[in-house]
Amino acid sequence: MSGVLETQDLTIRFGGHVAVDRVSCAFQPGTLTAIVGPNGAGKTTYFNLISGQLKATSGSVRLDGEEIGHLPAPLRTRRGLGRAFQLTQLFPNLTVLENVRLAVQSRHGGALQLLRVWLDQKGYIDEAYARLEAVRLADKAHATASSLPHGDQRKLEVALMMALDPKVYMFDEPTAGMSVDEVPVVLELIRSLKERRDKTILLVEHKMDVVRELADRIIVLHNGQLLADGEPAHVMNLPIVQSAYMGTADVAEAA
Ligand SMILES: Nc1ncnc2c1ncn2[C@@H]1O[C@H](COP(=O)(O)OP(=O)(O)OP(=O)(O)O)[C@@H](O)[C@H]1O
Repeated sequence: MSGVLETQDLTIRFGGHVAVDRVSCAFQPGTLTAIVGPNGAGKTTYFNLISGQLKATSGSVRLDGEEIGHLPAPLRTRRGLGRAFQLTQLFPNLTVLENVRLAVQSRHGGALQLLRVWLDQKGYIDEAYARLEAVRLADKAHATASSLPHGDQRKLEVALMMALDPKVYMFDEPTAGMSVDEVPVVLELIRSLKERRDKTILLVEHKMDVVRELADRIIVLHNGQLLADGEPAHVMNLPIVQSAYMGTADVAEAA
């Protein structure tokens, strides 16, 4: 099945500090894996290594069996790795709708077939509106992207990723900075993605209630290393995880 993502002994050093330390893990389509761990554990760095924002010191990243660790981020995106873009990486001066329309268009390709692009415009715009409606942003379709408040910018990031419809969805604290009434909208979208059963979904998340609600599997990073991996109920009850989280005991002791 397409969308299998795998890291093998993935490692990055910053000077003497090993931020991600020989992490080997495979992620399957139809599964939402939450990546948790204390602050500074290496979660975002692990994401950056997978999506190509950072280059590993050693180890590999494979998608559908092919090595992609040497590719720059945009080429990994083209292979099917989707990471919520920060608006600074996009077109902050275009409208919300135009940003999503470009994402839809890029998924359909054919940017040089001008006649087709022109004929397809309405379809692209209709789909872009639908994507905005799904995150409840349609009423701001004509606002400049950079003018959105923070919570709406995060929703736009989710809409853009949905428009690109990658094989692998990577969410990094997708509800951070959102108001309480916005959070369920985004969680519902992630849940509906899960129900499609063909997407590989990775979620870095601090909020344990969100993790419990969405995750099929949890991996725990601690000091850059993979500390635990398994079903949520099992992983969260491991003494080693409790100690890493609660600081109730020395992690080495719990191991
Ligand atoms: N570009 C960098 N240069 C040097 N050190 C870095 C760099 N990026 C990350 N680090 C270090 O790597 C470690 C892991 O950081 P990372 O942001 O991945 O942790 P995290 O688990 O995502 O934390 P948080 O939950 O607080 O977001 C930290 O000690 C951090 O200071």
